[in-house]
Formats: sequence, C-alpha cells, structure tokens
Amino acid sequence: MMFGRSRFLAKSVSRNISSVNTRRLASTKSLKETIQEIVPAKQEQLKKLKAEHGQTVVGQVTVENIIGGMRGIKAMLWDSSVLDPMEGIRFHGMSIPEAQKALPPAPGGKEMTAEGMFWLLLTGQVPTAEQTQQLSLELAERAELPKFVEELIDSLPNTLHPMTQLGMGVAALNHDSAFQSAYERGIKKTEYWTYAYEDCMNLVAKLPTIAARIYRNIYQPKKSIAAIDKSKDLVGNYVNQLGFGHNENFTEYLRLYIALHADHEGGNASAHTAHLVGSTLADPFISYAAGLYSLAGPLHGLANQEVLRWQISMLSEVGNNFSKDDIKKYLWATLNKGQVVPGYGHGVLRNPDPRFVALQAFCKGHEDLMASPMVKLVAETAEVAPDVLKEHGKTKNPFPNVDAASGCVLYHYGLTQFKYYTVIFGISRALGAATQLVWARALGLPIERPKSFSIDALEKLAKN
Ligand SMILES: CC(=O)SCCNC(=O)CCNC(=O)[C@H](O)C(C)(C)COP(=O)(O)OP(=O)(O)OC[C@H]1O[C@@H](n2cnc3c(N)ncnc32)[C@H](O)[C@@H]1OP(=O)(O)O
Ligand SMILES: O=C([O-])CC(=O)C(=O)O
Repeated sequence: MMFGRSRFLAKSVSRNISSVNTRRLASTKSLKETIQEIVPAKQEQLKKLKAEHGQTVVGQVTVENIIGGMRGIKAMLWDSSVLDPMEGIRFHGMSIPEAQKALPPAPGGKEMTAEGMFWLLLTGQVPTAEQTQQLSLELAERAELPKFVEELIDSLPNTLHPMTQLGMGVAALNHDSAFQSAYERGIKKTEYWTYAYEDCMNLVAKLPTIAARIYRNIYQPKKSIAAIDKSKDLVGNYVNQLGFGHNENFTEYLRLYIALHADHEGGNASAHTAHLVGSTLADPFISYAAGLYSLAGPLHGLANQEVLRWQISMLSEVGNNFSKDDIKKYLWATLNKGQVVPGYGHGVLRNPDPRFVALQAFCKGHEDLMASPMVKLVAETAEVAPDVLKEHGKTKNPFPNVDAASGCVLYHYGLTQFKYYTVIFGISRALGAATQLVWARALGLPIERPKSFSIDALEKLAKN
C-alpha cells in the first residue's frame, strides 16, 4: 500500500522540481548498488565540466568577503543540497514540503525518516518504503558499539558536555575504520569511495547508540539501555534507547527533526569542517568528529541549547500568562546587554527558515503541544522578535532559524536537559556530512586549501 503511494508521490514530485539528471524513483536496488550505478556518470559530468568550463568565472571576491568569514563567496562543490537565501534549503532540488510528501514514512508513522533523507541525499533519488526499511535493518545491524567505545563513554565524567563526549565516541570509532586500513594497505584512488561508504554507514548507524548511552549515563545513570530492535527505524531505536519509546509523537517529531537538519549545503561550519578534514583523506569518523566540534559552538548548532536556556529564563520572568509586550521587553533586555538573541539571524538566509516553519507546523498539528507554555512562548517570540531585531538594526536577517524551534517540543515531552540538544542535531548532520564524504572520494576531490592574505598584503592589493 505504502509502496504504491510513495511511488506515485515521488513521480509527481520529480516532475515538478528542477531536474538533476540522476533523479528518478529508485529501483529495487540497495543503497550501495544505487550509488554504484550513479558514480560513473557523475565522474564523467565533473570531468567534462572541468575540461570545458574550468576557466569560467563564477563570482568576484571582495576585501569584505575575506574579512567577513568568506560569507558570500561561492567556492564549494556540494551536490546534495543548495540554500536559497529567500526560499531556504532544497535537497537535490526538493523543497522541505516536497520532501515531506515524497519520502516514505516509517511503518505506522507520517513523517519522513532519517533513512529516506539519507537515501535522497546520497543518490538524488526517492527510495521506496521497502528500500528505506531495508536500510533501517542494515543500520540496526551495524548499530552495536565496540566494547572499548562503550567503556570509553562510561568512563567520562557526567559533568563533561554531551557534545564533547559525542565527538570522543565518534573519533574512537576510527579504531575500526575500513577506509584507514584500506589506505594503509594501498588501495587505488577509484576504490576510496567504497571504503568511505562502509565507514559512513557505520557512522550513521552507531551515532544514535553513542548518543543514547551519553544521555542515559548523564541523566538516568541507574536505568539500563534497551537493546537495538531490528524491526525499528534508526530514530525508533534511538528514541527507545533514550527511554522515550512509549511516546509516538516524540518519535515522529524526532524523525522530522533528524531528516530536516541533515544537510544545509556545504558552507555551514559543521558540514564544511567535516569536508575539510575529509579532504586530507582522514577517515570519516575523525572527519565527522571534527564536524561535531564545529557544531558545538553557540553561533551554530549549540544555539538550540542556548535558545532553550534563554526561553526558560524568559518564562520564569514573564510567567505562563505572558503578553507580547513582556516578550518584547525581554528581547530588548537581552540586546541591551550586548548579547545575541539565540535562534535568530543567519549567515545566508534572509527569510524565516523553512525548517523552523516545518517544526512549528508539527506543533500546530498536535493539540498537546499547542497547550504547552514553552511551545507557545517560542511561537509568540517568533512573532515579536523580527520587529525588535529590525529596530535594533544590526542583524541582516531578523527572522527565526531552525534552532529557535527545535528544543521546545523536546522540552515539552520531558527531554528537558537542554545541554543535550545539540547531540540530536549531531546525529542528523552526519547524514549530509557522510553523503559529502562518500561523494568527495567518488569524485576524487582534492585536498581543500584556500589562499590567505595578511592585512598588509590586502591593504597593498586594495591600494593598487
Ligand atoms: C543551525 C544554525 O547554525 S542556524 C544559526 C544559529 N545561531 C544562532 O541562532 C545565534 C544567533 N545568531 C547569530 O549570532 C548570527 O545571526 C549568525 C551567527 C547566525 C550569523 O552571523 P552573521 O552572518 O555574522 O550575521 P549578520 O551579518 O546579520 O551580523 C551582523 C551583526 O548583527 C548581529 N546579529 C546577528 N544575529 C543577531 C541576533 N540573533 N541577535 C543580535 N544580534 C545579532 C551580529 O552579531 C553582528 O553584530 P556586529 O556587527 O556587532 O558584529
Ligand atoms: O547554514 C548555516 O550556516 C547554518 C545552518 O542553518 C545549518 O548548518 O543548518
């Protein structure tokens, strides 16, 4: 039944969206077979592009671009998603609502899944329900951690930030890296991607197991962790191991959350870091561990923890019967202290983030969430903040980003430990980073190494 429905939707979606020549409904092939089939054509496309248009100018670089963190410079190759400043993210050309319609849900669910998004990012194709279920099983079979990684995580003090712990656990997985050992053996460059793929599958499969262990160790140390259930999808198992398996709404929310945060083109700090480290031929585990530490900064992924910290403190000041005026005053107090309003602004976006919109739509579809003071406060803050930030006059984008919305539902459902929130983002971003790591090796992309300038050299260049 689901097979037919998703097939129909996928066909209509692929007719409506700008085409990439690889997009079509996936066949009955496995994920690896599907990628294998696409690799030669992509390699050829890139080779031709370089040979025929290698010298085409795509933009100019100003002194401001260089001083301003390279924002605005178009300088990265990233196939899986593109961010439009006004419209937001598209995954292989597919907007968020289109992906929500096309990607098959988990059995019994409605939301798109991590597996469906991973398949779309890696292949540019919409998988069938059977293919995503097959992928779920494959990931579940890879989910178990090596004993020494469990012991490493268990040995960490519960005062160590969950993101620091996550990065350590992920980096330690490189003990068994297929890529690293194949490189040491001396494999051909054309074979790199298959070993990178093997590591990336293990990375995606084991990340939630590490993340759940960290949660239980820190916040529920006396409870045992559920075993992996091979009949569940990646998020189903993760939620179960977190101890929230009884709450289907929570599971569905995390499916949406993890699919939505997966990829945000190449230049965001976490994806870019993983790509940069991977370009040295470091294995996918240490490449992504580096990406996780980039995600752990408050201007990037850690903003979701900061949002909740800030909204909790606002709620304790304004009380449950708050007015828009109370929120406005609190916003000004934050700004007047010289602090940023967490969850607002963006390096590229110039409109409300469609991921924020999708998460808010989830809340609107659930009565219990609409009755939650925290969910209500987050929604009303988003109505008030843009005008305040416009009046404040600094930020180029006064609208909410995804981090403004992501934590309030977790909080409502009882995952109140906001220092943990970025870990969930980290599980998701692996899908995009892993996609790039596989394709960068398949396309033989070189080590990344932009040129830098000293202030004196720039000054001289500008004066001449
Ligand atoms: C998943 C994600 O990573 S989404 C982003 C998550 N981060 C946050 O929500 C943190 C709050 N937001 C910010 O700090 C910023 O908007 C960023 C980091 C996201 C983008 O930074 P930039 O590209 O430098 O933003 P922009 O060019 O608009 O900044 C101009 C000025 O506005 C300020 N500004 C930007 N956003 C905000 C904000 N939310 N509140 C107050 N001031 C802000 C900047 O600090 C900067 O001030 P300065 O001139 O004194 O240095
Ligand atoms: O695109 C960015 O710079 C930040 C962001 O929203 C993300 O990485 O999801």
